[in-house]
Amino acid sequence: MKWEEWKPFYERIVKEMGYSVEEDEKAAEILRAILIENDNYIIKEELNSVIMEKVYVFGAGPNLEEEIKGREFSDGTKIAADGATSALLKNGIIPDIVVTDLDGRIRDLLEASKRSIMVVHAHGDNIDKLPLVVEFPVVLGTCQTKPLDIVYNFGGFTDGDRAVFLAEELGAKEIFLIGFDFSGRVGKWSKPWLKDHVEAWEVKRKKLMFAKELIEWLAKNGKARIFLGSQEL
Ligand SMILES: Nc1ncnc2c1ncn2[C@@H]1O[C@H](COP(=O)(O)OP(=O)(O)OP(=O)(O)O)[C@@H](O)[C@H]1O
Ligand SMILES: Nc1nc2c(c(=O)[nH]1)N=C(CO)CN2
Ligand SMILES: [Mg+2]
Repeated sequence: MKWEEWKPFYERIVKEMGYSVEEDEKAAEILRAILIENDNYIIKEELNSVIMEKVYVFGAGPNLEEEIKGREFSDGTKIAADGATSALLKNGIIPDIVVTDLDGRIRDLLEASKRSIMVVHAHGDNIDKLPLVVEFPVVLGTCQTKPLDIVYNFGGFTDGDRAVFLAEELGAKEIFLIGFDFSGRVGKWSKPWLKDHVEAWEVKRKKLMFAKELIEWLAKNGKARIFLGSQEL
């Protein structure tokens, strides 16, 4: 997705969520500087070989564990959205790619990063966490403001829908959403401090509404076919 196409969505998100554009821009610059200094970044083209025609995107909904139990997903590329990484590792599934803004369980992100490509998102509220990327061997940087040379913006807001926009950008033909649930409950994998699935708190409810809207928009306007459970969106 081009920046001009993403900009109106971003402007609505900033207004609704009360984010600072300046802080989001500053975060992108800081991530860029860390990646260049540490030289552990990749460019978008290096991800092309990882994306198969079929892509599974794993979200941190309460249905995640049920939906992955006993399955391997070896016929497609596996992309974990942040907190979902923990459930995948626990069930012996290694994601090919992890999309994160670094607020999942850090120990699991570090464990995954030994074998997964880490797509790390910079925003105004995770600037203090960005130095962690030096611990990841292979990183693709993303932001939600105007993209920089090595810090990309493929569109999307939350880790889950950004993973779907990434798959679309890289040419996936079919994208299957696993552990996505827009009924208002948050899966326990979503945050390190959650012990069980819970009712979404106000900020999370708004984030999940944007995630749903953006995925539905992409299903209509993108090239890939997108499936939620047995339903094609
Ligand atoms: N019911 C759900 N509860 C939590 N996440 C869900 C749910 N359904 C889908 N998801 C997707 O799973 C992704 C991974 O969840 P996680 O909470 O770790 O990510 P996040 O986007 O970093 O959230 P936050 O911004 O609150 O930190 C979410 O970004 C969201 O797109
Ligand atoms: N400024 C800011 N931007 C974000 C945030 C956030 O908490 N603050 N959370 C996101 C993941 O859902 C994506 N973008
Ligand atoms: Mg996150």
